[in-house]
Amino acid sequence: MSVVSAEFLSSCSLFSPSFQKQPRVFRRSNRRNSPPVLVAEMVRVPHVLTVAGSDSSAGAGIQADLKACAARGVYCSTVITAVTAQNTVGVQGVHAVPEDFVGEQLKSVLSDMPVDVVKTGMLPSEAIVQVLLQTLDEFHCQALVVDPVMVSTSGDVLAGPSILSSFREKLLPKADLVTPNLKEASALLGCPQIQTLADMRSAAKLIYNMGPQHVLIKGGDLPASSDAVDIFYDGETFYELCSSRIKTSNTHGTGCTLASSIAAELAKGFPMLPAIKVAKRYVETALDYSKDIVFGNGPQGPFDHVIKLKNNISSPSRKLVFNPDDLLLYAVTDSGMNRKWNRSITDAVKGAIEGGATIIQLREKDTDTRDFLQSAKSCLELCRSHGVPLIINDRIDVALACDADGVHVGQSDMPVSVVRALVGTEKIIGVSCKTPEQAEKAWMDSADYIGCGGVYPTNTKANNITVGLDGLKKVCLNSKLPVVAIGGIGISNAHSVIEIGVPNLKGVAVVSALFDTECVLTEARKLHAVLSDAAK
Ligand SMILES: Cc1ncc(COP(=O)(O)OP(=O)(O)O)c(N)n1
Ligand SMILES: Cc1ncsc1CCOP(=O)(O)O
Ligand SMILES: [Mg+2]
Repeated sequence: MSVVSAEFLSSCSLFSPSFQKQPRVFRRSNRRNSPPVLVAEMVRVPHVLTVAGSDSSAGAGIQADLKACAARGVYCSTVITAVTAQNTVGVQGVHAVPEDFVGEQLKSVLSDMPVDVVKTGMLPSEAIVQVLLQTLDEFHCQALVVDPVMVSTSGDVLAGPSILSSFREKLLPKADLVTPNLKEASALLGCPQIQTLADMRSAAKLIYNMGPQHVLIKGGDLPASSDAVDIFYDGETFYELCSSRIKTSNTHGTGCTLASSIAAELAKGFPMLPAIKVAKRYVETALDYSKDIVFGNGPQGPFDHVIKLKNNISSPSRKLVFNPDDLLLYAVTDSGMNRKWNRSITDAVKGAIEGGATIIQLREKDTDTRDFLQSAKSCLELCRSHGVPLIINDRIDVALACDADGVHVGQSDMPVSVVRALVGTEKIIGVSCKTPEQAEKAWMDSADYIGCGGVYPTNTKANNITVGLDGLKKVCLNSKLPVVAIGGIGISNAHSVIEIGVPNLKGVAVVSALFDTECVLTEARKLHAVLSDAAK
């Protein structure tokens, strides 16, 4: 008997109008048979349950489904139907999970967690299909995506012909979508090879007649075609979904990934055709990003579902952990000053680094975005070669695009918690604070350092209220984060700033003292000497 309340199950409705758009209040009980109790206001996240085989090389199967759902922002639970030993060369072994234990996994998940969409992959035996069908009857899922996995990309058989009749007669009639490739469509239909778009249309119609609500025939293997064309059929209309063919052999797991990405979009509440279109675009983007990645010795490698693997190759010299001592001489650029002294941003940064700047911030308030990005990339190269972190002021987009080390935001810029969600855990986030309350919030929001000022009056930032040395000291004493002082600081007063003698005041940030001068390198060198002396 189901241990889930009807009320709980009805809250899983994929097509409910309020689905997933807002936090919901829902009821649940930890105890069997006890009445549901109101626990708290909680955010329901979309949830796909994948019922598939494990791929030890992690390019396909359960592992691909998990990565795809994570990349698409959807929770994914897993019921493992088989464990395979495979790599980029082929499938070396298959160990089917006993059907009773597949049933146990299904019940564990479905009796406890609200599942929006069930997606199936490798179903290695008729008995496992049978258990799945029984469970689906019992738990009434809202949408079922069937990827009729039969043969791996390497040509190895993952589910024999014995399951074909269960697929045709029992599973497909329950499916909202079935996603065969050309070989799988032929196998389902027991017909010869599908070779043309016209064949694909006929196949889609015949498979539709087996009972699924929608059919997507994937034409990736269609011979003599420069584009990849899939045929989608909803019982009324055929849609040709075209995209340019990506020249890559890293296609292992494409089918699993597409099916689980479609399931993910359905779980978010999108209708079928938009879900397929956005999932296809995601897969194409991931394939294109991964086309030159090398994994394994076999003919078909995996691809990068998270579209991130190469970031770490391009910047091996990046420091992983922020070092507060880097705040000692914090050089902040200014486009107006560079124009005045007729120097490029890169030349300005070069002078600052060679003079001893320990961290650089690009604060380009009136530079075109494209030029800013270009300069940021060349400054990053320079900074990396000297082991100096590069921070981008205000522009999270530019920081992400050039893979800078961090960003600096003020109280009226993007909130730190949002910045953290966008830039991830490794980037440095600095935030401007004038008060202990702001400093406390910066800490709570997971910033890495505080810029406190203006300490002294300055012409560089208009209408900026000064906090003085007292305000600076107050912020430092009430901050768990390291602090850098900013505003009107130069060679004449840097010593007095550091001398306030608070351990978490780590340095000074300067604009005009370095960049509104004839020789940036000379000024940086002098300031560095003063700071090193004061820090002793
Ligand atoms: C190190 C450092 N501290 C403070 C600031 C000022 O940032 P913000 O308050 O956002 O003002 P703008 O610089 O954006 O005008 C900073 N940039 N760097
Ligand atoms: C960006 C900023 N934030 C507070 S004061 C300031 C300007 C600092 O410039 P300068 O070092 O020329 O006084
Ligand atoms: Mg700002």
